[in-house]
Amino acid sequence: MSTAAEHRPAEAAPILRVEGLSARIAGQQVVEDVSFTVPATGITALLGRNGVGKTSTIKAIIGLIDRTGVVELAGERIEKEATFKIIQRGVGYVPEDREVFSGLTVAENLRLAERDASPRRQLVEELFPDLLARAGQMAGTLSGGQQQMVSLARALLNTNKILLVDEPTKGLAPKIVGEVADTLAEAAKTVPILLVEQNLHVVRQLAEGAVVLSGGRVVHTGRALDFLDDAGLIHRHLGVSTDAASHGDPVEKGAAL
Ligand SMILES: Nc1ncnc2c1ncn2[C@@H]1O[C@H](COP(=O)(O)OP(=O)(O)OP(=O)(O)O)[C@@H](O)[C@H]1O
Repeated sequence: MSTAAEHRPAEAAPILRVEGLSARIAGQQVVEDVSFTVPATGITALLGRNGVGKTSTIKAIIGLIDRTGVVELAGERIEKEATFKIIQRGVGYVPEDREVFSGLTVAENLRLAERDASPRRQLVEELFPDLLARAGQMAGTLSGGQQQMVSLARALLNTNKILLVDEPTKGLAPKIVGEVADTLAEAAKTVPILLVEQNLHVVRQLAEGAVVLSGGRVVHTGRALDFLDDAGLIHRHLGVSTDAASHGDPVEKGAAL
């Protein structure tokens, strides 16, 4: 008789597996024995208060900071590889603070990001009609939300196995936060996403799974909604009240570890 495991669909295998990941910056342990998996579909949120190591975890995954531990992409070990090779394997990275080339036009920013022989220009044009209209505008003169769209579009031009997206709604007006969230929801239909996000309303809208960090360590993993609906967990790990969480207020800034 066959087992349930044999009947598990192929997509049940995680696209990313991190095991015992540790990293230090300037002598400080910023990521400590972190283990989690990211499913091959949908959005998984990486949560935690300010300074708990979310960005460092993402940077450690792609080798931007020295680390120890196992990183597996689609079942293959990648932790010994250089960052550019990890990116070439299909890890798209959308860094915090957008990092567009401000002295280049929108079109030039996008062209520079094209890695594949057949970049997915049509998808990007469908998802970002506003960018098409602004193709000749200097990226440095775009609003924060528009720059975020450029940053997301650059990652989506290539066929990736996973996107690592760091705080895409940070500093944006509420209406623009909604637009970025809607775009992420569309993007997630084409690629799984590990999303660092402080706005719990956005997490509630988008994320299926949640990995919660505190002090560089994983303190909770599970379904995002289960976490968001648990007042005790929210208070303990994010330092906000359930009221604030259910109304989508961002995680309290500057909260102590
Ligand atoms: N270049 C650096 N030099 C020294 N310390 C750093 C550096 N980068 C990060 N750190 C420290 O590492 C710890 C984790 O930072 P990290 O940016 O990963 O946290 P985070 O959870 O992403 O925070 P935030 O939500 O505020 O972006 C913090 O204590 C931070 O001060």
